[in-house]
Amino acid sequence: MAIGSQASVEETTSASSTAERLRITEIFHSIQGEADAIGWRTVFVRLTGCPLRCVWCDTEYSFYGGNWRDIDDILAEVAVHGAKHVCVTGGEPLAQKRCLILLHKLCDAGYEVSLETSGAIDVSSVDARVRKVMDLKAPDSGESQRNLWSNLGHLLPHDQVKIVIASRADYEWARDVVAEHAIDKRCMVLFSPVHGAVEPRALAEWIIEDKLPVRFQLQLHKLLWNDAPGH
Ligand SMILES: C[S@@+](CC[C@H](N)C(=O)[O-])C[C@H]1O[C@@H](n2cnc3c(N)ncnc32)[C@H](O)[C@@H]1O
Ligand SMILES: Nc1nc2[nH]cc(C(=O)O)c2c(=O)[nH]1
Ligand code: SF4
Ligand SMILES: [Mg+2]
Repeated sequence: MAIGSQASVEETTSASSTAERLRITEIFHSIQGEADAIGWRTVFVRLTGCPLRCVWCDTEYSFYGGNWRDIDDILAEVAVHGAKHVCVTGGEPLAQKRCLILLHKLCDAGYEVSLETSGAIDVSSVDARVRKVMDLKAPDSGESQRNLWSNLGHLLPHDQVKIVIASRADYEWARDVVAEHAIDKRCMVLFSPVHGAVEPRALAEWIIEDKLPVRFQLQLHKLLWNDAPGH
């Protein structure tokens, strides 16, 4: 840990062990708005920090700040809401190595656990019980060069690959990448429009026209709550 970083200040001033602590932006109870578990009442654990800067990111408030929390404390707060589903997201959750411990403990506690991850960080050590929802970043995100293609080899049938699409050019990139890597043979593939960028109906029609083996999704929480905090 770099001297003078926020983490090292926390670690030297805190009385408790840092071995099982994570920097957390928020924990909230909502309806899952994305991917295969869409619609389920879910507790979200949003980890602070991300090494990417997707131009359309809707969660820039999670890049900095947050609070250091013991993993057992996080589990206790999750339990209060009495939900079967837990979604670990961020920021980029896997940027904090101890996220792997949180995922493992959530699975041991019996939750249906999903992980939203950028696809830029190795997913090979994620607990196999976790449903990974892994992005491949399309060119208009500005972060396409960060895609870690070896991650495709670590996907399980219950995982999902998500491509967030901002333009027709992004769509064509996504269509070609799915075909080239036969991603739909590995797991479910989701195409999602960038909220406010590409017309959702246009994306839906392109998928129909090209007869793609992918699932269209809209961010349900944005339709329900228009991006309000805590949802
Ligand atoms: C905020 S990210 C956090 C997890 C991880 N960093 C990632 O990118 O997957 C959660 C999901 O929201 C998607 N997302 C972020 N901003 C979006 C936007 N403006 N429109 C549609 N999806 C968006 C991301 O692509 C990702 O699939
Ligand atoms: N309701 C709701 N569902 C979500 N699914 C993934 C989210 C995320 O930010 O990763 C998210 C979110 O922020 N809210
Ligand atoms: S990787 Fe995720 S959290 Fe990071 S900038 Fe991109 S969408 Fe936002
Ligand atoms: Mg979100």
